[in-house]
Amino acid sequence: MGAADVLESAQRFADPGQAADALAQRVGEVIRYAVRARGRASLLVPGGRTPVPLFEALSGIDLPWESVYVSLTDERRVPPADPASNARLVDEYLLNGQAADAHFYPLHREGIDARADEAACGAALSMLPRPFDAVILGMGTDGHTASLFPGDPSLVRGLDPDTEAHCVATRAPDAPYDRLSLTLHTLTSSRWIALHISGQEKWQTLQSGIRAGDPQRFPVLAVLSQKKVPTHVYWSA
Ligand SMILES: O=C1O[C@H](COP(=O)(O)O)[C@@H](O)[C@H](O)[C@H]1O
Repeated sequence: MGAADVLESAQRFADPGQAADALAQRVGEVIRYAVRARGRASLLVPGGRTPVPLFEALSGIDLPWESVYVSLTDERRVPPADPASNARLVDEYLLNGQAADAHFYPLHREGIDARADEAACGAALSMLPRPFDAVILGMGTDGHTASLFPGDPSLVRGLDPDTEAHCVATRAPDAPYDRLSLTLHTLTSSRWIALHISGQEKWQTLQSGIRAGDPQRFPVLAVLSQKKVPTHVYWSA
């Protein structure tokens, strides 16, 4: 399946609440299956604003959360209490209600340099069952996914299919914060991937990316066009 086919088979919803509910139900099924089959499940989630209704929906689903190991696709290198922290977002909106029993492994450690933080990020991920059972990615209107940004010199490392690195320290030319991102190789060391986006502008970004065919300009394309693991697009107006 090529990137255009992935887009063609996207699930499209009238509003963000519907997309979040449908995706939450599907992730619930994936988690239930993984726990039944292997005793534990791993879930990677994005940051930003799009996943808030998804986290709220997921946290209300009755799942064997005590067997679920959660981490992030990427993080801003800010203190955990900072409003920009993706770990804080997960803490506020996902690890509540039924989901309070999940095990959460933040990626970023304060007070260390970028290379040491890459290693800390890899160590956090090593606590999760692999391959990851469910990876949910977001996307920016510039075509970045996780924190793999166009125009960032570290994108080459992030997209290198043969890299041994789990995480890469990144810095977007036009976006705030030093960041950590899982590499493409690590994101796709998974059984199931969803791309969760909303708004016409992001839909157009996806179409432009597919037309351009260049993952260096539209890093999300690297996920959509890889053949290791199927990607499911959940979009809402
Ligand atoms: O900075 C980030 O941006 C993207 C997209 O965020 P959104 O607010 O437009 O939903 C997100 O997927 C990524 O995890 C985050 O760190």
